Amino acid sequence: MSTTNQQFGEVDPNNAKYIRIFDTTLRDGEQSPGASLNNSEKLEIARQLEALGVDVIEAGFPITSQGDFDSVRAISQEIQNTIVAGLSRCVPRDIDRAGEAIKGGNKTRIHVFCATSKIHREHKLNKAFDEIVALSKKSVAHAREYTDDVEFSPEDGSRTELNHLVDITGAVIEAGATTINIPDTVGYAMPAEYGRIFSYVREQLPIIDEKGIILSSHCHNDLGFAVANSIAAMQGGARQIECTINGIGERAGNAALEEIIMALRTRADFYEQFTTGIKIEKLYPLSRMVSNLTGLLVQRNKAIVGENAFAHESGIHQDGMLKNRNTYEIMNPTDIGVPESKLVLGKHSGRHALKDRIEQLGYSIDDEMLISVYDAFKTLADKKKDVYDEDIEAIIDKEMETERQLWELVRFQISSGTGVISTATVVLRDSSGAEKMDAATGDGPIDACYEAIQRITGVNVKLEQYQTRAITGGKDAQGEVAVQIRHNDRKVRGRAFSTDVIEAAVHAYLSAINRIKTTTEPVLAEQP
Ligand SMILES: CC(=O)SCCNC(=O)CCNC(=O)[C@H](O)C(C)(C)COP(=O)(O)OP(=O)(O)OC[C@H]1O[C@@H](n2cnc3c(N)ncnc32)[C@H](O)[C@@H]1OP(=O)(O)O
Ligand SMILES: CC(C)C(=O)C(=O)O
Ligand SMILES: [Mg+2]
Repeated sequence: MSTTNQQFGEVDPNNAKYIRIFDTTLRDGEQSPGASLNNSEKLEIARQLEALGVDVIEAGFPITSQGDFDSVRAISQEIQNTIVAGLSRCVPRDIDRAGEAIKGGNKTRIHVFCATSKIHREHKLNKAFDEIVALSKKSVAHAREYTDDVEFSPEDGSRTELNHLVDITGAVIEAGATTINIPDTVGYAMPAEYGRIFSYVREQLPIIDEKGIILSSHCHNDLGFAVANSIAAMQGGARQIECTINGIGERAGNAALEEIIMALRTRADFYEQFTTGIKIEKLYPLSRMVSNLTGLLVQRNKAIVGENAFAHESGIHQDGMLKNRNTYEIMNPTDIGVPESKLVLGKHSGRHALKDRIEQLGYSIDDEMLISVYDAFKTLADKKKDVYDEDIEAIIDKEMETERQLWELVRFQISSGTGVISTATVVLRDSSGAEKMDAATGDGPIDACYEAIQRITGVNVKLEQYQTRAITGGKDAQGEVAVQIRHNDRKVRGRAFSTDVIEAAVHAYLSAINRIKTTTEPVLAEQP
């Protein structure tokens, strides 16, 4: 049956160019040191893999432990539309455990493997090639007693003599294998070389195409070629790709599913013939889930799903992004479920990005002020790794106030306590140097001060937000007060620090009032 996948057009597993995605996050991925998952975590990942649209979920290696057996069993019972596979050595008990684990599942597979390279034959298995062929045939036939869908992998296939690879492939097909996976177990192959293995085996064994046998790749990333090798395998004739979410797996990991998919999609002009059933908008959420559940952090600069994959700090790039995002982004982050691209402000940023952020924060400043804010921003960015929005607001506040401080606090006095009405007397100096004093009562000392300030300045505002926090510890802790006031239809913020929280509150309020009263006022946009 063919269905439509918005991202990839026609999804038709019978199409000769359809690439089956075999996800081994729960088996090879879980072999990453420190990545153990419990049964319910595996089941949840399996559900999400099915929703993602993978064709095969390798759910585990049932002989490994009772836990692995149980999770392969639970996944094969629950997952209905995706093939669930269990791994097995060429050992009768392994095959039986795998067979028992998948019993009763809707679509199931046993994946049998046996190493074939000279080094594995001689030093690990201590068996001659002929013995390995015989054992593999017997094991495939044994696995067929449990399911018609049996995959065979000549482990370390990419380092196996080509004639041996052809011989064992032919032999296990005869024994009943329906998928042949040729793994680059130790990430040794180069792309052209690996692709050639597939085309060679196919040329030598017409039975592959005659019987509709699927060739599969399984690449490790020891030299950083896992994704490139997987794509080379497709070009050589592979129609199943084994991979993992976030590229987790033994040592340097497996080919990263999200990278393969996005390479095929982004370069559809180059790889236009290949299709998959993956729903790419689920890639990022699943990447986060796998990282959280395995505890394996995704490196920041990892392709597609790393924190920096859609983040830009350099001024020239940020400028390009603001003018046209295609200048520096070849994919749209929202397509894969990443909320948005980020323009991160830091010491490499330029004026365009800073101005854009300032406007997003709701300010409109002229070019002259942008120059001084930019200078202050660069000085700060040289000292500080991350420059936050609050830092930028503080810089702008400072610039505004040094330029146009209309009202300055001279002194204030409050009288407050339990059961008494709070009163405040405030003295302010205006820009001509004249001092003005007034007094007011209020609902607490701060409210009384604010009332007195309104009377002196003649500005009527509504206090919408008042936040206070300690920014240092101890008896003499610095307190920060941030206020947001409304004046007619405008919202304005003010912020101040002091060891006296009432003084900080008065300064913050005054700073907001000063911003309203300035002629070229910094106006804050409506907040949602
Ligand atoms: C490339 C891959 O990713 S292969 C999968 C790797 N994954 C794992 O190993 C994880 C799960 N493994 C385990 O829990 C254990 O290793 C088990 C249960 C499979 C086996 O445990 P043990 O019986 O104690 O054996 P141990 O792991 O120490 O050694 C492996 C044995 O399997 C043999 N072996 C390895 N691969 C195969 C194979 N494909 N077919 C048959 N025998 C094999 C080895 O030669 C060795 O046999 P020996 O004891 O006669 O020397
Ligand atoms: C079990 C096999 C396919 C494997 O993981 C490998 O060879 O890397
Ligand atoms: Mg592997």
